[in-house]
Amino acid sequence: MPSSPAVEVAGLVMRYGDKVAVDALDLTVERNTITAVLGPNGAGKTTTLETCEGYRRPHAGSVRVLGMDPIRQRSALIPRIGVMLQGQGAWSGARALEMLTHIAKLHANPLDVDMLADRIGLHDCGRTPYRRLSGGQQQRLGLAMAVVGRPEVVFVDEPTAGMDPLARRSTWELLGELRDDGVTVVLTTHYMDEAERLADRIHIIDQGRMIASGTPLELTRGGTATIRLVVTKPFPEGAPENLQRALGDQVEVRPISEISLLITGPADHTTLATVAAWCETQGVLPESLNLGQRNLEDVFLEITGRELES
Ligand SMILES: Nc1ncnc2c1ncn2[C@@H]1O[C@H](COP(=O)(O)OP(=O)(O)OP(=O)(O)O)[C@@H](O)[C@H]1O
Repeated sequence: MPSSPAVEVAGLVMRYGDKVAVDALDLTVERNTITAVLGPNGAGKTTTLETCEGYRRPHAGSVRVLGMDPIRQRSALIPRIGVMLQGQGAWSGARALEMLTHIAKLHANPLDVDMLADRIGLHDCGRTPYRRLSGGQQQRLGLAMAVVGRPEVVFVDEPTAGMDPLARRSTWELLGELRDDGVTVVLTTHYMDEAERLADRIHIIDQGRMIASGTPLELTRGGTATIRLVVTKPFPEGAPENLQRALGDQVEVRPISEISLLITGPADHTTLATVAAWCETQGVLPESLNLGQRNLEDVFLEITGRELES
């Protein structure tokens, strides 16, 4: 069978009344990848995913999943995709493992339920009714239900929201194994570390628009160092401009808030000494001073002038 991309979104426009939630979005997901759609709250991630899943009809543009129209060819597509919705509901009295077993039986070639429950940390709550599961446990059950049928493409909306660090890591491992097994994973997240560590490709969206796409390395390349400075009280007026003058053109100083600055450029001894001396002259005390390579947060800040909150 000719291999169309797993997902092709072209010129997608979605509105809620007058509000444009998705604004001429283009997005291609190659098969056998983990693709993260990263963006702040309200960026249009869920709306885009729900359109791919066939829950919403595009107001303009087109969406194809495995080469098919998710609405017109729904019955052919449904057995081939898995979906984990945000805040997924379920029959509140059903026990976690009963539900997973039930879903598994609907599929021709399901994953082993015990293995999956173990992998995703559901065994300790397998007999617990859905309504009594914690948020993180409901999340894990939702993910297990989405993947148990061995879908070719799985859409997961905020897969690790509300999970503890251990469950998060094992979810990442599970998603990585699914990809290695030939599954295409499309996930939304507003956790940068999740996108950076897990995804083969990242699409950053903001206000319904695609603002950057690439592998984690492509997006963060150009690797100038950054210094994030947070001080204990607001800077005096004009202080960031003073620092910019003191540091010169090689370095860019960008105020982020009244107590924090991002300094981009060579983080050498001279820069650090200048920053320390400047803090003293401004009468502000550093609360934290972090040195690092450019990360996805910096990419977002550079393009939008705003921080990507998580
Ligand atoms: N049912 C709805 N009715 C009206 N506006 C909506 C509806 N659903 C979403 N919106 C608006 O559309 C925009 C995009 O929302 P969407 O849920 O797709 O974003 P998101 O990136 O998934 O955000 P989050 O990370 O908070 O889930 C937001 O401004 C949101 O307020």
